[in-house]
Amino acid sequence: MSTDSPFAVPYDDPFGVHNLPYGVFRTAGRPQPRIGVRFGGRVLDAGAAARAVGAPAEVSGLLSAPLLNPLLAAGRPAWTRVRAALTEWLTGEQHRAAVGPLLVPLADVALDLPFEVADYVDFYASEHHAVNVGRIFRAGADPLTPNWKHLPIGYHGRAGTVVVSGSPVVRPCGQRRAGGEDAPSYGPSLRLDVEAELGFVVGGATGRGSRVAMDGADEHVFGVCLLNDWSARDVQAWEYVPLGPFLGKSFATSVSPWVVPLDALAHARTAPPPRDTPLLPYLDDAAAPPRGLDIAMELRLNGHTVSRPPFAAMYWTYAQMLAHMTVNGASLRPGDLFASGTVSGPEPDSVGALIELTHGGQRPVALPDGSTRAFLEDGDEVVITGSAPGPGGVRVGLGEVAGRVEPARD
Ligand SMILES: O=C(O)/C=C/C(=O)CC(=O)CC(=O)O
Ligand SMILES: [Ca+2]
Ligand SMILES: [Mg+2]
Repeated sequence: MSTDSPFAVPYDDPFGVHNLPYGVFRTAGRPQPRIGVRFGGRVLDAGAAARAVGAPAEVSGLLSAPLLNPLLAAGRPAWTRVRAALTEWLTGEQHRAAVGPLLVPLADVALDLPFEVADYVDFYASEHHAVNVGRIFRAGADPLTPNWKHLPIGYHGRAGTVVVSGSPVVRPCGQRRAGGEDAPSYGPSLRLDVEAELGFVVGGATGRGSRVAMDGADEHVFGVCLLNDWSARDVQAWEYVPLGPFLGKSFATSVSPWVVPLDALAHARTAPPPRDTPLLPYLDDAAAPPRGLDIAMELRLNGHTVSRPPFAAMYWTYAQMLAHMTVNGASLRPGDLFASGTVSGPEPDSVGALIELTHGGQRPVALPDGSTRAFLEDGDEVVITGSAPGPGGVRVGLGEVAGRVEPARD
C-alpha cells in the first residue's frame, strides 16, 4: 500500500482502526450534514460508504441520518453491528475501491454538533475538585458536604446551549456581588472560568418508572466526548444557594466533535479510587467490574498547557452516575448527555478549572507571553485535549474541545 493511500494509517495513530469515533460533517461541495467516522487524518462519509459497499439496510439507514440520534436510539446490539461493519470497510482489501474515494481529508470538512442533546446533566464526581472549590465557596465549612460520599451530586443544565468545539463563547452578563458589597450589581462576568470534563453520550431509551442499574450502564452509554462547562464564578457564587448552578453555567457548554465509542475504551478501564464510606446497594461497586477510565487530559490556555487533569482520579464512575440519575424512575432519551464534573487530580497542576489553579484568583498563572490570568480575558482561547490507552500500547485520541471568549454584548 502506498503511503499516500487513505488506508495507510500508521499503527499508532490515535485515530486508527481501534478508535473510529463518530461525528457529523459537511463539505464545501456538499453542505448537507452527514455522519462521518474519523480514520487517521480523514473522515469517512459513513452513509455513502454503507451504500457503496451494499451494507444491510439497518446499518445503511442508521449511518445515512444527518445526526447520530437514530444510531443512539438503536441500542447496544446495533452499535456493535455498525462498528464491526465500519472496521471491515476500513480494513478489508475488497472494499478499497468503493470506500477510498469516500475518505475526505479533515482539512476539507466542517464539523457540527454530532447529536441533538436531549437532557443535559452535570455531575460533581471529583473529590479533589469538590474539596478545592468547597474551600473557596464555603470557607470555614467542611469542604465536602455530608452527602458527597453517599451519592454523585449533580444538577440539570441547559441542553440547548451545548455547542460544538470551535463555537465562540460570548462573555455572559448577570447578577454578581463583588467582595465587600452588600447588594448585587449587573454586568459582564469578571470571573469567567472553564471546567475540563468528560461527557457521556446516552443511547437506548428507557420508560418512566424504570431504572438503569450499574450493570446496565454499558448498554446505555454509547460513547464519550470532551466537554468544557464554561462557568461564570461571580454569577455562580451569588446565585447558587440553595438550588445549585443556574445562569452561571447555562450560557454555553462546549463538546468535542468526535464521540469516541465506549468499545474503543476497553483498555482504559481501571479501578476507581478506594471508597471509604459504605454505599447503598444501588451504588456499591465493590464487586463490580472496574468502570473508572484512565483518560489523560490537558487544559491549554492560549496554546500553553496549564494543567493535566487525570480522569482516573474521579471518585464516582459513569455507571454510578447513570444508576443514580435513574434511581427515581426518570426515563432516558437517546441524546441525553451527562458530564462527569470537573476533572481534578491531587496535584496543583492537575486541576480542571482556573478557580482551583489560581486559588480563587489570588495566584494568577503566568503565560509565556508575559501576561498572567486569574480568570479568562476576552480573546482567550481554551483547548482541552484527551487520550486513553488502547490495544498494544497505542493511544485512543479523543481529539479536542476548543472555544474562544468574545466580549460581552450590550
Ligand atoms: O461546590 C460548588 O458549589 C460548586 C460546584 C460547581 O462548580 C458545580 C459544577 O459544575 C460541578 C463540577 O463541574 O464538578
Ligand atoms: Ca461542571
Ligand atoms: Mg456550562
